[in-house]
Amino acid sequence: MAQLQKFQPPTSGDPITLQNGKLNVPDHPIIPFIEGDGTGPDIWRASQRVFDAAVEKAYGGKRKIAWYEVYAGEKAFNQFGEWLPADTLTALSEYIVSIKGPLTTPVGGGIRSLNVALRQELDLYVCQRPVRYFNGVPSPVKRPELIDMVIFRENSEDIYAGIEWVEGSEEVKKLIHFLQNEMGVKKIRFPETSGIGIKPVSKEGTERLVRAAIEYARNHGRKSVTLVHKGNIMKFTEGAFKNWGYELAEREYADKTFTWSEYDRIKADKGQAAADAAQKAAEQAGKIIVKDVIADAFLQQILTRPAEYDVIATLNLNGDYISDALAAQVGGIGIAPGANINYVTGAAVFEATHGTAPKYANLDKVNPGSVILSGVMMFEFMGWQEVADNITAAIEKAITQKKVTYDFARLMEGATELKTSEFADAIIENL
Ligand SMILES: NC(=O)C1=CN([C@@H]2O[C@H](COP(=O)(O)OP(=O)(O)OC[C@H]3O[C@@H](n4cnc5c(N)ncnc54)[C@H](OP(=O)(O)O)[C@@H]3O)[C@@H](O)[C@H]2O)C=CC1
Ligand SMILES: O=C(O)CCC(=O)C(=O)O
Ligand SMILES: [Mg+2]
Repeated sequence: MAQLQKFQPPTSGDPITLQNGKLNVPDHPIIPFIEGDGTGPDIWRASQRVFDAAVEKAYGGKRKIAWYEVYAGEKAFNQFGEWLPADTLTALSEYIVSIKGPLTTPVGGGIRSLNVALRQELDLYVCQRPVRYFNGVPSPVKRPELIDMVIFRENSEDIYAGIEWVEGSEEVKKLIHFLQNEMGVKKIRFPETSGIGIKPVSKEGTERLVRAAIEYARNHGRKSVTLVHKGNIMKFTEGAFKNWGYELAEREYADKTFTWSEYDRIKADKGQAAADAAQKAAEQAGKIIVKDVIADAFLQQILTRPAEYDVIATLNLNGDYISDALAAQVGGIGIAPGANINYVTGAAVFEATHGTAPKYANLDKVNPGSVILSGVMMFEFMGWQEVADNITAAIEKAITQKKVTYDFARLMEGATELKTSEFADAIIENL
């Protein structure tokens, strides 16, 4: 382990290691956590109590997590004068599995996203966000139970990488001059007053993301992987994402998938009936259907025909929007978990889909469900399935008992509104 400068790991507990591509999880694993900004501390306190109680309940003291606080965001800045200390990156990398609360990113200036920085620095190329319905949760749609999707959002590139230059700067003038004079670009509508952002999308980045999505679909009995893109407009980035995704499926999973690209070739060659028959045969053989949809149409179809979508593979910015939209459909961002994962190194940072919700900071008010369910994903990742199952069942029970936080209570008939900490108590009682 590298020597840390600012903070040290706990003296008890053992690191999780990776052996022959498999996680080796000791009985007392050291798990780093970042508390987070805004509502982060309220949520983390509640979540940690649930995690510890669930581990104790499942293993009666044989297993226990050695929590290791590492710092990022406002707490790091206040204590160490740095937003993201190098020690934090070292600890997250060396201890492999970690969990974090949300971190604030200012709009229009100031520091760049620490959340994105963590994903980039640790090369956590998949942002995996499952979206499912919990019985009894108030939802704005008629059939929320039809939604059962897992989003695989590319997490390291796209316009989200933050490569951009501010309007009026020497850099942006230089770039616009280059684009106009050396690249023949004539379409910058207001060149004197434009900021410019760059959208890198690579074949490697796309392939590793789509591979992870197909592997997930295969290992979890899922029926389809849908590539969501805006490839009609952004042909060489989002359009290429679609093409590379299909090519990868056909090259690496030829006998395990059937793609809509194959469908189109059969249709052109032998007609629609033959293409339909080929897809049906593939479905009956248990092959995964790899299809695609343009992002705007997707956003309306998840409202009108959600049952047609299963595993979703998409680019970084699309995935961000889709995550919040789908979360809202099953009752909101208060129960929307996620994970940032590198499936090659095993490194994983679990975190909620939502942000810091600053207006609720320190009120002990918001729903800790998203971080708790991110913990469920973490326990599954670690192979502590009993803990994951117990927590999920306890959350379901609390919701059925209508013991919920403000976000659900305001839409539920006859609910008891609980504080963040009280909702954790309700889950623990139901374990
Ligand atoms: N991964 C991360 O760390 C992320 C960080 N952020 C950052 O968070 C900050 C705030 O972003 P903002 O756009 O306001 O989005 P937020 O997700 O923080 O909040 C938006 C709204 O979502 C609802 N909400 C959020 N969290 C919860 C919760 N735990 N329980 C119940 N409802 C919740 C609230 O709705 P209502 O008002 O209806 O009660 C809230 O006002 C920004 O700096 C942003 O960059 C954003 C997303 C992810
Ligand atoms: O990094 C941020 O502040 C926002 C990130 C975000 O919205 C997300 O990853 O879903
Ligand atoms: Mg987001």
